[in-house]
Amino acid sequence: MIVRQLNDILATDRDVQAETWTSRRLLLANDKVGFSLHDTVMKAGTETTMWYKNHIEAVYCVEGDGELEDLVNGRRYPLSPGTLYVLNGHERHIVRPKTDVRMVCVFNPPVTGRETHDDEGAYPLIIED
Ligand SMILES: CC(=O)NCC[C@H](N)C(=O)O
Repeated sequence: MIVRQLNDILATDRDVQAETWTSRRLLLANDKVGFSLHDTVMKAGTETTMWYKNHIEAVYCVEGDGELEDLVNGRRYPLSPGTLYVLNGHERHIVRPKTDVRMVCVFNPPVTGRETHDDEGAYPLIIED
């Protein structure tokens, strides 16, 4: 069994800062559970374009307000506590938080550690044995 506290990973290697978000990586590939799980805060007033070509991501909003745009079809969705979206078609998309938006993010295959977005908004595919 793995038991962890968010407080114990703050300011460690599992606490990853990017310009528009902070990702606290509670579970990573080396935990060997088949997915990674992140407590992520997207910063108020920013815009992030993402395209997870190598991963499926599920995102569950637990705090804050914002907007999600699916760039495949131009549809926009409000983001508020209780909203789930899953990029099961590797959809290119934009998140626009109005306030800080806190999300629980799950990646399959799991993220390995310090990944941040490349120029296209993707993470590289790194498979660990
Ligand atoms: C919602 C979202 O994808 N934000 C970008 C950060 C990423 N999900 C992460 O926590 O690694």
